[in-house]
Amino acid sequence: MDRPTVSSRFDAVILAGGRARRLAGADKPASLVGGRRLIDIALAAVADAGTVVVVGPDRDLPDHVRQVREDPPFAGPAAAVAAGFAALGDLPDDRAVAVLAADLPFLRAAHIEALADHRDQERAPVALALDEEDQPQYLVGVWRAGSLRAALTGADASMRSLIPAEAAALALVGLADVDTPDDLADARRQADPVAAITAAAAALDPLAPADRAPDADVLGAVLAEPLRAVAPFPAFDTSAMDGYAVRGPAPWRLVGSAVRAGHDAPALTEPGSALPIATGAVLPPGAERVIRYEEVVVVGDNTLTSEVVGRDDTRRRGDSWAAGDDLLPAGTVVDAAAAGTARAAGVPLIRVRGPLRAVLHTSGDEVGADTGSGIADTASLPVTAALHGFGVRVTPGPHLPDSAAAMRAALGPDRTPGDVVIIIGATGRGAADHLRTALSAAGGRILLDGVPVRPGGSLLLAALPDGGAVVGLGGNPVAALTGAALCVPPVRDALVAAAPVAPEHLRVTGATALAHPRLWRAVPIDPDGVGGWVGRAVDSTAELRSLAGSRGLALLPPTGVGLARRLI
Ligand SMILES: Nc1nc2c(c(=O)[nH]1)N[C@H]1C(S)=C(S)[C@@H](COP(=O)(O)OP(=O)(O)OC[C@H]3O[C@@H](n4cnc5c(N)ncnc54)[C@H](O)[C@@H]3O)O[C@H]1N2
Ligand code: MOO
Repeated sequence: MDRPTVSSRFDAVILAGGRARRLAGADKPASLVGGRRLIDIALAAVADAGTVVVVGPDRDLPDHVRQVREDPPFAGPAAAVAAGFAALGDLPDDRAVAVLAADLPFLRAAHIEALADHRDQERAPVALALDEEDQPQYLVGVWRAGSLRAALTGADASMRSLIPAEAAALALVGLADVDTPDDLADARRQADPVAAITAAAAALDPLAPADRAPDADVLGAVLAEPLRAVAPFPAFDTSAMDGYAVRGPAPWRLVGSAVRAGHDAPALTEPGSALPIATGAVLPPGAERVIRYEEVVVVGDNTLTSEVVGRDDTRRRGDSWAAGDDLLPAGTVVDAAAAGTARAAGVPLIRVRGPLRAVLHTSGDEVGADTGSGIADTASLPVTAALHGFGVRVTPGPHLPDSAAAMRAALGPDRTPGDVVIIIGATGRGAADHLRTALSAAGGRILLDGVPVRPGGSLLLAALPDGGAVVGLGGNPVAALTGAALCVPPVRDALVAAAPVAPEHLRVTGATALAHPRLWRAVPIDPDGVGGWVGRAVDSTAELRSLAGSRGLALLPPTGVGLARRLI
């Protein structure tokens, strides 16, 4: 059962059996963060351990993990550590033992390595992690086995009573634990900000459906009902190739000139007769099939034969679909292919939501001002371009000076018509930022206020009482673009009731050097030529130079370990 311990540097005890009182008794180690159970995150962090013991109720865990339970259950963490340590067997005093709780959503193997190194350097009985408030985490540590054995003798139920005075401590960034429902929600937001935005956007009411012609104006909308064929496709038997329409077995005699697409065809009345036919032409009455040129031999002036048996290059009426067939499900994005399908199926009007109409405002007294303290508006252009890429129709709204009245007007009932109001700037809580007060005056409901992303985390999503949505974007141009790329697709999908699509992940070279230790970082990306991507550093979020010519925008996970998420 155990994996070889020869090369491993340490063994591990993971506590996974507490009562989780502050989580209303939920099975905390089984809680999902970023799609993984907390227990699996802990196990991944000790993937290099020799023996791994999990103390807690029996769970579905990999075979190499030994599962034990303290006796009696819930006797306290020290008893649980004792039970786990006993299950490791008779360890030499100098063996290292990691002791961890299964409630650390951002714990990684590198943290355990760092603790083990630190304990070695300090020659300490144990090295514990320090949290952001510089408090030692008793359940994130690497022990010397002999010291843990000694500490467990005569300890009471608390972990604290185990800790020797000479314990070493090491600050580990971003190692928050999960105790409360708020902690869990925070961790989930941090684990996947796009999922957090998607969850917030789910509170928006979908738009009312409308009937629209399947033309260019409707691209980017989403089917509110399945697309049902009015006409079969093809609508008539038609030639799929340039060749000959023939009747009866070979040889055939040519009896007329070519049948052209879009024109009526003369009938083939006699067996052994043929007509040249163009791709897309109606199969002549009396013709049985079409044979492409390549497979026909012309003998003399007007006699044909073919050595290919059974060839038929006719597309028969209704081969693709019959009238009344459902062709595409509700929730499908109306792209050019979907609109083309509607046209081919003779559907004059399709019932859709969207395309989403956004009203885009810039804000701030300095923006566009013709004075020494003014600054050019550089944010609205990249945001508009990104919105177009997301299939959103953009109407520029009036520029909003830093006044409460202007902000109220942008959100009030007489605002520029649109489904979503997007405001660049004023998401901060500065003296001139009136967005939150104006939202509250308009009866708006804030659904999301900030995500752990940089730049662009200063992001606000709200719902107005009449069903309109409001997106506030950080004013720095790179933040505005990133915020739009993060927030608008989920808002669009909620408002137009689009079918969910799997997230697009990327492998980005150099991510660890570019990444933030705790936050997700948005970076421009370029193809590396071998199927992956390279990230670019952003010099300043106040200007866009480092994005010029880049081929996309990706969100790197905290520390850069793991897949990046494509935003653009
Ligand atoms: N005390 C703090 N101050 C700020 C923080 C913070 O965390 N604590 N975050 C900074 C970051 S990062 C951003 S982004 C902004 C977000 O605040 P706002 O959304 O209120 O943005 P503004 O203050 O209106 O503008 C920020 C910056 O961007 C310039 N700007 C605004 N609009 C445009 C435009 N259309 N084109 C070009 N540049 C624009 C504006 O002049 C400001 O320099 O808050 C920071 N402060
Ligand atoms: O949202 Mo601010 O950059 O992080 O520019």
